[in-house]
Amino acid sequence: MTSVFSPPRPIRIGSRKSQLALVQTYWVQEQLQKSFPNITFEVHTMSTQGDKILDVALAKIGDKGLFTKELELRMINKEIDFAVHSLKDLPTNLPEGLTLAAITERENPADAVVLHKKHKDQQIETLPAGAVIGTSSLRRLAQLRYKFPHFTFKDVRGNLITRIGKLDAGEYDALILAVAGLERLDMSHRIDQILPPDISLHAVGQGALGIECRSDDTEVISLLKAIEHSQTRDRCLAERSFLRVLEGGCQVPIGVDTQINSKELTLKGLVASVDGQKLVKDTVTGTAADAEKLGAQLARILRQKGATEILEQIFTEIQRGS
Ligand SMILES: NCc1[nH]cc(CCC(=O)O)c1CC(=O)O
Repeated sequence: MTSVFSPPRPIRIGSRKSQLALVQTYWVQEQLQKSFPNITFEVHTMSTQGDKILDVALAKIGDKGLFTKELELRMINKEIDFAVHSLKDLPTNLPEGLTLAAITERENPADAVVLHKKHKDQQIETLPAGAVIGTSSLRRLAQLRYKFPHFTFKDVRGNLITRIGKLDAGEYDALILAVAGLERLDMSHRIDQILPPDISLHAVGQGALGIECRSDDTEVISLLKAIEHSQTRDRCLAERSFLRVLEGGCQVPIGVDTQINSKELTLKGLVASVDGQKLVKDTVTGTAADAEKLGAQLARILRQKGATEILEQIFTEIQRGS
């Protein structure tokens, strides 16, 4: 029998070891600590597969959950109680026994351009033909190739600090990175341009944190609800439902943009081919309470407009290893 005098159990938070993951995890820890001063929240760090495989282009690994699997195993084994993820790295279908318990308030979800200093005061529109643009995301690649076919695109891996080091060393003319990551790492001063939706729709869940825990852990779930941001949650549920119905992982060229005005949710989405030749997009609007239905509806509209063919071609290419 639990005595009323027994202290509450310490809650163990799992995190990747990258600087960004740690900043995000410590932020969640601090928010929870403020809401629940009598509970101890401990951070347990670990490397994930995605942190270890640094020499292969992410798109070619094609494995969903690269950054989340180890943390999920530890949760299932009850070694940790919940895990903090960049929501965009969290697959849309979670393993049995785990749930997306809370989504925190989103930072600016857009993509940013970080320029080499020799291009200071330029914009992506004014970079010279042949400029080398670094990105490891097929979504950014496909959309930018569609708009700017005269650039050269080159993969870039490693954490944010490593990537910026490669830019400064002259390996690239510009990088495309998430605004949110740069802000969280106190590198907003490196943002030269924020890409508007007509140049780049952001990734599903970008800029938000997703907190995953065991589905049957009602105690932890109720703690996590205290730091949930309901508008971000509605927007991200619509985005994730769109991605789930299209059956795309984080590594396919699928972009979104969402807005909420009073209770009305607008979801814009696109699917593009990696060569930048084909791009289909559309927008749906409805009540935020129907977030997931709206996402599924937009996915069906885009399939009718040709998204199925674009995605099938990408999966065939990935399987062929090209
Ligand atoms: N896939 C890597 C990743 N995962 C989350 C972020 C940034 C933070 C966020 O989008 O929430 C980044 C870096 C980037 O895309 O530039």
